[in-house]
Amino acid sequence: MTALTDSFTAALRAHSQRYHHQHPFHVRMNAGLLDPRQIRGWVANRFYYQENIPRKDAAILANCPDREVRRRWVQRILDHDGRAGEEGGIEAWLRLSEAVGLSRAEVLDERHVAPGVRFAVDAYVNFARTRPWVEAVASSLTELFAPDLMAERLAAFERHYPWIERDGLAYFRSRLTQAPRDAEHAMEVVTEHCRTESEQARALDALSFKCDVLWSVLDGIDRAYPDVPEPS
Ligand SMILES: O=C(O)c1cc(C(=O)O)c2c(n1)C(=O)C(=O)c1cc(C(=O)O)[nH]c1-2
Repeated sequence: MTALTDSFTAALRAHSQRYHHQHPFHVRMNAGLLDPRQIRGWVANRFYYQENIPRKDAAILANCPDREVRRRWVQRILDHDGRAGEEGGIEAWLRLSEAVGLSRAEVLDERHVAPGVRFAVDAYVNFARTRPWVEAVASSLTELFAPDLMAERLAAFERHYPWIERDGLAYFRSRLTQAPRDAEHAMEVVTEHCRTESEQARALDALSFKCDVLWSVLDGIDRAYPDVPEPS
Protein backbone atom coordinates (compact mmCIF):
# COMPACT_ATOMS: atom_id res chain seq x y z
CA MET A 1 0.00 0.00 0.00
CA THR A 2 1.19 3.47 -0.80
CA ALA A 3 1.24 6.25 1.79
CA LEU A 4 -1.63 7.91 -0.10
CA THR A 5 -3.75 4.74 0.20
CA ASP A 6 -2.86 4.38 3.88
CA SER A 7 -3.94 7.90 4.71
CA PHE A 8 -7.08 7.44 2.59
CA THR A 9 -8.20 4.27 4.39
CA ALA A 10 -7.40 5.93 7.73
CA ALA A 11 -9.57 8.92 6.74
CA LEU A 12 -12.41 6.59 5.74
CA ARG A 13 -12.17 4.72 9.06
CA ALA A 14 -12.06 8.00 10.98
CA HIS A 15 -15.70 8.51 9.92
CA SER A 16 -16.57 6.15 12.78
CA GLN A 17 -16.58 9.39 14.84
CA ARG A 18 -19.67 10.46 12.94
CA TYR A 19 -21.44 7.09 12.95
CA HIS A 20 -24.99 6.82 14.31
CA HIS A 21 -23.96 4.64 17.27
CA GLN A 22 -23.37 8.01 18.99
CA HIS A 23 -26.86 9.29 18.26
CA PRO A 24 -28.74 10.02 21.53
CA PHE A 25 -31.57 7.67 20.51
CA HIS A 26 -29.14 4.76 19.99
CA VAL A 27 -27.32 5.62 23.21
CA ARG A 28 -30.62 5.47 25.12
CA MET A 29 -31.59 2.26 23.28
CA ASN A 30 -28.39 0.47 24.27
CA ALA A 31 -28.64 1.76 27.85
CA GLY A 32 -32.08 0.13 28.13
CA LEU A 33 -33.90 3.45 28.50
CA LEU A 34 -36.46 3.14 25.71
CA ASP A 35 -40.04 2.07 26.33
CA PRO A 36 -41.90 -0.45 24.10
CA ARG A 37 -43.57 2.36 22.12
CA GLN A 38 -40.15 3.81 21.22
CA ILE A 39 -38.68 0.41 20.30
CA ARG A 40 -41.69 -0.30 18.08
CA GLY A 41 -41.36 3.13 16.47
CA TRP A 42 -37.69 2.48 15.71
CA VAL A 43 -38.40 -0.98 14.24
CA ALA A 44 -41.27 0.26 12.04
CA ASN A 45 -39.26 3.23 10.77
CA ARG A 46 -36.07 1.27 10.19
CA PHE A 47 -38.07 -1.12 8.06
CA TYR A 48 -38.22 1.65 5.47
CA TYR A 49 -34.40 1.63 5.38
CA GLN A 50 -34.28 -2.16 5.16
CA GLU A 51 -36.74 -2.42 2.29
CA ASN A 52 -34.89 0.24 0.31
CA ILE A 53 -31.39 -1.25 0.66
CA PRO A 54 -31.87 -3.74 -2.22
CA ARG A 55 -33.19 -0.94 -4.45
CA LYS A 56 -30.09 1.09 -3.58
CA ASP A 57 -27.88 -1.92 -4.40
CA ALA A 58 -29.74 -2.51 -7.66
CA ALA A 59 -28.99 1.10 -8.62
CA ILE A 60 -25.29 0.48 -7.98
CA LEU A 61 -25.43 -2.67 -10.13
CA ALA A 62 -27.18 -0.75 -12.90
CA ASN A 63 -24.45 1.89 -12.95
CA CYS A 64 -21.47 -0.47 -12.57
CA PRO A 65 -19.73 -1.55 -15.78
CA ASP A 66 -17.43 -4.07 -14.03
CA ARG A 67 -18.68 -7.66 -14.21
CA GLU A 68 -16.45 -8.91 -11.37
CA VAL A 69 -17.80 -6.23 -9.03
CA ARG A 70 -21.40 -6.98 -10.06
CA ARG A 71 -20.95 -10.71 -9.42
CA ARG A 72 -20.09 -10.02 -5.79
CA TRP A 73 -22.38 -7.05 -5.28
CA VAL A 74 -25.51 -8.95 -6.35
CA GLN A 75 -25.18 -11.09 -3.20
CA ARG A 76 -26.32 -8.08 -1.15
CA ILE A 77 -29.69 -8.08 -2.92
CA LEU A 78 -30.14 -11.79 -2.24
CA ASP A 79 -29.17 -11.29 1.42
CA HIS A 80 -32.04 -8.84 1.86
CA ASP A 81 -34.68 -10.14 -0.54
CA GLY A 82 -33.96 -13.83 0.12
CA ARG A 83 -34.59 -16.63 -2.34
CA ALA A 84 -36.36 -19.99 -2.37
CA GLY A 85 -35.57 -21.69 0.95
CA GLU A 86 -33.74 -18.67 2.45
CA GLU A 87 -35.82 -16.00 4.11
CA GLY A 88 -33.53 -12.97 3.71
CA GLY A 89 -33.10 -9.81 5.76
CA ILE A 90 -36.40 -8.12 4.96
CA GLU A 91 -38.34 -11.15 6.17
CA ALA A 92 -36.09 -11.31 9.25
CA TRP A 93 -36.89 -7.66 9.95
CA LEU A 94 -40.63 -8.42 9.67
CA ARG A 95 -40.11 -11.18 12.26
CA LEU A 96 -38.34 -8.66 14.48
CA SER A 97 -41.39 -6.41 14.00
CA GLU A 98 -43.70 -9.20 15.21
CA ALA A 99 -41.36 -9.97 18.12
CA VAL A 100 -41.72 -6.37 19.37
CA GLY A 101 -45.50 -6.50 19.04
CA LEU A 102 -46.15 -4.90 15.65
CA SER A 103 -48.31 -6.54 12.98
CA ARG A 104 -46.73 -7.24 9.61
CA ALA A 105 -49.50 -5.20 7.98
CA GLU A 106 -48.79 -2.01 9.90
CA VAL A 107 -45.08 -2.26 9.06
CA LEU A 108 -45.57 -3.13 5.39
CA ASP A 109 -48.01 -0.28 4.74
CA GLU A 110 -45.48 2.25 6.16
CA ARG A 111 -48.11 4.04 8.27
CA HIS A 112 -45.58 4.74 11.03
CA VAL A 113 -42.78 6.07 8.79
CA ALA A 114 -41.89 9.64 9.82
CA PRO A 115 -41.40 12.22 7.04
CA GLY A 116 -37.76 12.88 7.93
CA VAL A 117 -36.96 9.16 7.83
CA ARG A 118 -38.55 8.82 4.41
CA PHE A 119 -36.61 11.83 3.11
CA ALA A 120 -33.29 10.53 4.42
CA VAL A 121 -33.71 7.00 3.07
CA ASP A 122 -34.96 8.28 -0.29
CA ALA A 123 -31.90 10.55 -0.46
CA TYR A 124 -29.65 7.49 -0.05
CA VAL A 125 -31.38 5.58 -2.87
CA ASN A 126 -31.30 8.69 -5.04
CA PHE A 127 -27.59 9.16 -4.35
CA ALA A 128 -26.89 5.63 -5.61
CA ARG A 129 -29.02 6.23 -8.70
CA THR A 130 -27.47 9.52 -9.71
CA ARG A 131 -23.85 9.60 -8.51
CA PRO A 132 -20.92 7.70 -10.06
CA TRP A 133 -21.09 4.08 -8.90
CA VAL A 134 -17.75 4.17 -7.02
CA GLU A 135 -19.07 7.03 -4.86
CA ALA A 136 -22.19 4.98 -4.13
CA VAL A 137 -19.95 2.07 -3.11
CA ALA A 138 -18.00 4.43 -0.82
CA SER A 139 -21.25 5.55 0.79
CA SER A 140 -21.93 1.95 1.88
CA LEU A 141 -18.74 1.96 3.98
CA THR A 142 -20.62 2.85 7.16
CA GLU A 143 -20.86 -0.93 7.31
CA LEU A 144 -17.24 -0.87 8.54
CA PHE A 145 -18.64 0.41 11.82
CA ALA A 146 -21.87 -1.60 11.95
CA PRO A 147 -20.63 -4.89 13.51
CA ASP A 148 -19.58 -3.28 16.82
CA LEU A 149 -22.95 -1.56 17.08
CA MET A 150 -24.76 -4.79 16.14
CA ALA A 151 -22.94 -6.77 18.87
CA GLU A 152 -23.68 -4.05 21.41
CA ARG A 153 -27.34 -3.95 20.35
CA LEU A 154 -27.74 -7.73 20.63
CA ALA A 155 -26.35 -7.69 24.16
CA ALA A 156 -28.46 -4.66 25.10
CA PHE A 157 -31.69 -6.18 23.76
CA GLU A 158 -31.12 -9.45 25.59
CA ARG A 159 -30.29 -7.67 28.83
CA HIS A 160 -32.68 -4.71 28.89
CA TYR A 161 -35.67 -5.71 26.78
CA PRO A 162 -36.60 -9.25 27.90
CA TRP A 163 -40.15 -8.70 26.59
CA ILE A 164 -38.79 -9.03 23.01
CA GLU A 165 -38.76 -12.65 21.84
CA ARG A 166 -35.18 -13.84 21.30
CA ASP A 167 -35.93 -15.36 17.88
CA GLY A 168 -36.77 -11.88 16.65
CA LEU A 169 -33.11 -10.85 16.97
CA ALA A 170 -31.88 -13.17 14.18
CA TYR A 171 -31.48 -10.22 11.78
CA PHE A 172 -28.77 -8.62 13.92
CA ARG A 173 -26.93 -11.95 14.23
CA SER A 174 -26.85 -12.39 10.45
CA ARG A 175 -25.40 -8.90 10.00
CA LEU A 176 -22.47 -9.76 12.28
CA THR A 177 -20.97 -11.78 9.40
CA GLN A 178 -22.58 -10.09 6.37
CA ALA A 179 -21.51 -6.53 7.23
CA PRO A 180 -17.74 -7.25 7.55
CA ARG A 181 -17.77 -9.24 4.28
CA ASP A 182 -19.59 -6.40 2.50
CA ALA A 183 -17.39 -3.69 3.98
CA GLU A 184 -14.23 -5.58 2.95
CA HIS A 185 -15.43 -5.81 -0.64
CA ALA A 186 -16.48 -2.15 -0.72
CA MET A 187 -13.08 -1.17 0.69
CA GLU A 188 -11.30 -3.15 -2.06
CA VAL A 189 -13.37 -1.43 -4.75
CA VAL A 190 -12.88 2.04 -3.33
CA THR A 191 -9.10 1.73 -2.79
CA GLU A 192 -8.66 0.31 -6.29
CA HIS A 193 -10.71 3.02 -8.02
CA CYS A 194 -9.86 6.09 -5.93
CA ARG A 195 -6.19 6.80 -6.56
CA THR A 196 -6.02 10.55 -7.02
CA GLU A 197 -6.60 13.08 -4.29
CA SER A 198 -9.79 14.33 -5.90
CA GLU A 199 -11.19 10.78 -6.31
CA GLN A 200 -10.39 10.11 -2.68
CA ALA A 201 -11.98 13.39 -1.60
CA ARG A 202 -15.20 12.43 -3.42
CA ALA A 203 -15.27 9.03 -1.71
CA LEU A 204 -14.81 10.70 1.68
CA ASP A 205 -17.64 13.13 0.87
CA ALA A 206 -19.87 10.18 -0.07
CA LEU A 207 -19.18 8.51 3.27
CA SER A 208 -19.89 11.78 5.10
CA PHE A 209 -23.18 12.04 3.23
CA LYS A 210 -24.12 8.51 4.34
CA CYS A 211 -23.27 9.29 7.97
CA ASP A 212 -25.69 12.22 7.64
CA VAL A 213 -28.36 9.90 6.17
CA LEU A 214 -28.12 7.51 9.13
CA TRP A 215 -28.04 10.38 11.63
CA SER A 216 -31.12 11.98 10.01
CA VAL A 217 -33.01 8.67 10.17
CA LEU A 218 -32.41 8.59 13.92
CA ASP A 219 -33.32 12.29 14.28
CA GLY A 220 -36.64 11.58 12.55
CA ILE A 221 -37.34 8.62 14.85
CA ASP A 222 -36.25 10.50 17.98
CA ARG A 223 -38.61 13.36 17.15
CA ALA A 224 -41.56 11.05 16.44
CA TYR A 225 -41.06 9.00 19.65
CA PRO A 226 -39.74 11.36 22.36
CA ASP A 227 -39.23 10.25 25.94
CA VAL A 228 -42.37 10.59 28.00
CA PRO A 229 -41.54 12.82 31.00
CA GLU A 230 -41.96 11.27 34.45
CA PRO A 231 -45.20 12.48 36.06
CA SER A 232 -44.34 15.14 38.67
O1 LIG B 1 -28.60 -1.10 12.25
C1 LIG B 1 -27.64 -0.47 11.87
O2 LIG B 1 -27.01 0.29 12.60
C2 LIG B 1 -27.23 -0.61 10.45
C3 LIG B 1 -26.35 0.27 9.87
C4 LIG B 1 -26.04 0.13 8.51
C5 LIG B 1 -25.07 1.07 7.97
O3 LIG B 1 -24.09 1.35 8.68
O4 LIG B 1 -25.24 1.58 6.87
C6 LIG B 1 -26.66 -0.90 7.76
C7 LIG B 1 -27.50 -1.78 8.46
N1 LIG B 1 -27.78 -1.63 9.77
C8 LIG B 1 -28.12 -2.87 7.81
O5 LIG B 1 -28.84 -3.65 8.46
C9 LIG B 1 -27.90 -3.07 6.43
O6 LIG B 1 -28.42 -4.04 5.88
C10 LIG B 1 -27.12 -2.17 5.73
C11 LIG B 1 -26.82 -2.06 4.38
C12 LIG B 1 -26.09 -0.92 4.27
C13 LIG B 1 -25.57 -0.29 3.05
O7 LIG B 1 -25.24 0.90 3.12
O8 LIG B 1 -25.52 -0.95 2.01
N2 LIG B 1 -25.90 -0.36 5.48
C14 LIG B 1 -26.52 -1.11 6.39
